[in-house]
Amino acid sequence: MMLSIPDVLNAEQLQQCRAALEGGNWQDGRLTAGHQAVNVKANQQLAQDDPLTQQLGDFILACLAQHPRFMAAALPLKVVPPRFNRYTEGGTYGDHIDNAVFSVPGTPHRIRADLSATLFFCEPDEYEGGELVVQDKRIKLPAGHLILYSSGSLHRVEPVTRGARLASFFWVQSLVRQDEQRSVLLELDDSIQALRQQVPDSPELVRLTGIYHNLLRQWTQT
Ligand SMILES: O=C(O)CCC(=O)C(=O)O
Ligand SMILES: [Fe+2]
Repeated sequence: MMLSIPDVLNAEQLQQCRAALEGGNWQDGRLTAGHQAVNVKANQQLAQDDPLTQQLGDFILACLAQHPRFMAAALPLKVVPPRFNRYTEGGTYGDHIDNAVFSVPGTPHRIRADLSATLFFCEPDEYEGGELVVQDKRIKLPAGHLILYSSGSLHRVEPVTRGARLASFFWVQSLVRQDEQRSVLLELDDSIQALRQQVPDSPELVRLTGIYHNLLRQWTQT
């Protein structure tokens, strides 16, 4: 699954997040890299226990919970508290596959990464390079947009050779672990929503919506 989710943040929300992030206490991203990633990671991040990480992370989670397209596509069960990174002056993150399981600091909770997400804070023309390359697809979205992709995918961030790329990144444990099943549910949901516009009184809508929920019931893992 790879999906672009537009307008997670509006212009005013973006402006507020960016202003806060620009004054952030940026640290070497290698501090949180594992044995493998430490060799390919050259970016900056906010510490996970930085109050700004927690404040902006909570804000982003609240925006996501209000976003019907994100909810329909990701079917989130748990979301790792969002983190923040910055790439400047050749900053990059070479090919890697994300960890399978993340601990939530200060809690006993562990979250399986089914989906990886990057929320872009900068417009594409504000920086050179910095594309997220996921299995040969090159992704550089407008500010406020989010890319959602399977956590099992090999990916990298190309070097940023001009300007700065600010982003939030996080992982989702989905109610539906299998990508193919989640994709079927999203297609069915899209089709039901379209029918609801065209024939709002059709009794078939009741049946199709029931089928959606019955498939979700079969495929949900909690
Ligand atoms: O900056 C990004 O878009 C992705 C970062 C990433 O791949 C990671 O932190 O694992
Ligand atoms: Fe990654």
